Amino acid sequence: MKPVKVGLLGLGTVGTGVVRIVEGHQEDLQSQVGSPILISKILVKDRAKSRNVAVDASKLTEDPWEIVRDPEIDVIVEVMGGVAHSRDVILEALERGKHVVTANKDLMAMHGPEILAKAREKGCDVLYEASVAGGIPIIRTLIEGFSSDRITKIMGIVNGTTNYILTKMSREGAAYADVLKEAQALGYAESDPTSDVEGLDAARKMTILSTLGFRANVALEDVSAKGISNVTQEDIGYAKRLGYEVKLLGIAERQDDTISVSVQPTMVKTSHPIASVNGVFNAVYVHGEAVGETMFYGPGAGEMPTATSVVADLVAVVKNMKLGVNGRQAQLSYKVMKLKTDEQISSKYFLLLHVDDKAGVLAQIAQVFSNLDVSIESVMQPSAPHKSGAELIIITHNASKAAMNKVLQAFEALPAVQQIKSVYRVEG
Ligand SMILES: NC(=O)C1=CN([C@@H]2O[C@H](COP(=O)(O)OP(=O)(O)OC[C@H]3O[C@@H](n4cnc5c(N)ncnc54)[C@H](OP(=O)(O)O)[C@@H]3O)[C@@H](O)[C@H]2O)C=CC1
Ligand SMILES: N[C@@H](CC=O)C(=O)O
Ligand code: NA
Repeated sequence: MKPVKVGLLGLGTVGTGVVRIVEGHQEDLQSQVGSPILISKILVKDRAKSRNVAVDASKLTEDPWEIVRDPEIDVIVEVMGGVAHSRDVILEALERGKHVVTANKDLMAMHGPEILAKAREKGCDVLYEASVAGGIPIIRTLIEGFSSDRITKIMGIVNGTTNYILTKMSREGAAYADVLKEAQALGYAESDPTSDVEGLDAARKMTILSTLGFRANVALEDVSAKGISNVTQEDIGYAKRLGYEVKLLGIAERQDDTISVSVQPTMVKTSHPIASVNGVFNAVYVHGEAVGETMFYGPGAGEMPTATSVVADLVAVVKNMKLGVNGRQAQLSYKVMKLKTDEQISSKYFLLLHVDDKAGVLAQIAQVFSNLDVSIESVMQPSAPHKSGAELIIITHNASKAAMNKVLQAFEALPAVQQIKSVYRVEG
């Protein structure tokens, strides 16, 4: 039986897992696709580097074009990362009729439409299950499982590194910088972990999920992103006292033909299932008009979980090759949806304020909320006041983002408010 030949671009965390699964599960894979799957060439930056998996050194190359232009290679698996270079390589591979599997969310969030259009033109598959929530088959689920429904909300913990950090900060009181180093050593973080901790990686994933879930043209620029670098132990402590967990949440909402997509540290009620997603685990909560509430859970990063999705995509490509139906999976048309204005985006908020500890301050603060028509759900003044005044924790009822911004502006100008320490969106 003629083997299906694969060119693997990258032999780092994910690439190593791909080699292990393709070799270790070869018999199972063959029984599904009817022929051997052979990784015939592997692209690396540095051939001399020692590897975590045994590979035949003659397969290694530092020249991507040697792989992409090899007529024997049927499928390219891109797990090297980066955007401009990967885009060029993938477009050339598609031009030459090769199918593509990629784990690259940066690329798919920024150039997905261009790459998928080229794939359609050439009758090729481009599958990217590993790009969002590493080991969870969420892309398939959105495309196929919910094709019959109209999704109104997608809420996700879609970055393993930050969930790992927040979990360790919350459970062990660990220091942010130390846990980040651990996440890097475990292979969870991006090569530049700024994209993890500043919410950009999650924003890219939410671009992909909301595009597929809402069947809409969502651009990365449409997604507002705030990361976890300002989350403090104090915030996490207060969240726990009030029955919340701090999570980096991607939230995409749709009403008719308007949408909003954002990523921000959020206080999630402990009774919500997503609040108990810890460590490197990810979860994607999906609400559909017909189905109601659903949630998908699993490891979000790391060698073997991510490689599981990559190789499952590879199997899907090879099955399509056998059936002669490659290039048929792509969505035919996307709706143009408007972004919600700040007046249309609504949620509850948590505020931690440092204020003067004297008579009448609470009344002034309440007056600001009242003037801007934001209703308060609860107020707490923790028993241990800070040195130069009092701490005040306020949780609002649902309020528009626009009204909340005005409240914050009013507090900036109010002498009795010494500092707005923290502001969080509240869910659940
Ligand atoms: N790690 C994870 O948990 C997840 C990662 N991803 C995505 O998968 C991709 C790979 O991630 P990961 O495996 O962690 O990354 P690594 O940094 O561990 O590995 C990257 C690999 O690609 C090679 N490489 C990178 N750039 C080039 C280049 N310009 N030319 C030739 N070879 C190159 C490197 O070569 P060398 O080894 O010689 O340096 C290395 O083998 C990224 O897009 C990432 O976002 C997606 C989901 C989860
Ligand atoms: N750095 C990413 C890797 C998977 O996409 C994460 O931590 O989730
Ligand atoms: Na996935």
